[in-house]
Amino acid sequence: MPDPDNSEWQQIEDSPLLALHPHFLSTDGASRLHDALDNEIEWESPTLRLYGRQHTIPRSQCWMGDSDARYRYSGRTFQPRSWHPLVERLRDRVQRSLRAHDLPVTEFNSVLLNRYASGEQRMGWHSDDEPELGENPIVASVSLGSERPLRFREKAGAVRGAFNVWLPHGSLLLMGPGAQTRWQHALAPRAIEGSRINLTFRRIV
Ligand SMILES: O=C(O)CCC(=O)C(=O)O
Ligand SMILES: [Fe+2]
Repeated sequence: MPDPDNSEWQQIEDSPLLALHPHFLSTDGASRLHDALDNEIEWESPTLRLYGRQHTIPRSQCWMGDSDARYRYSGRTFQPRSWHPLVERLRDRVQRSLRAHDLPVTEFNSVLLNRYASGEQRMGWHSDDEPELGENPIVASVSLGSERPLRFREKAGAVRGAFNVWLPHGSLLLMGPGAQTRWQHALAPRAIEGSRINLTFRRIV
């Protein structure tokens, strides 16, 4: 069997870099990880303040990482939960793959896990550009479960129209330095069945 991580990196945009490894994890490995995280993570749907109003987020999430990697998000501070061993192993594997393929990489000290129970659950337009992430953050995103598109749009100047990046079960998407400055991204609701878990590895500086 060839190693499923034997390249297959695809460049979606070159500057700033967006790159996708559609089969970063084997189908079976991704399914096992999805089910383990589904059961073992303490998923929460916190209430966030958005434009002055309180909303329960339309998904559930868990913030995880090193104990000093605190994170402010929509007016709330999140203390990370300690690393789940499978998530820590996944982080190491993500870093190894990026390094092995000479892609932008950092020591990820935290991860935001999001769980979308069905196609109705979603995440609105945003960039991962909180001050805690420093300038030009590198974000690496693993997707498990139902394949859904992440939509990108220009923040300024609309050089090109919005575009979708479909994120298959077991894929790894790299948003390289500068990607958060140029684009916003969103996970729109879609008539797609089944749950999806996404992990975005980040470095809090
Ligand atoms: O679920 C996704 O693929 C997107 C998650 C995301 O954008 C984030 O966690 O910041
Ligand atoms: Fe994001």
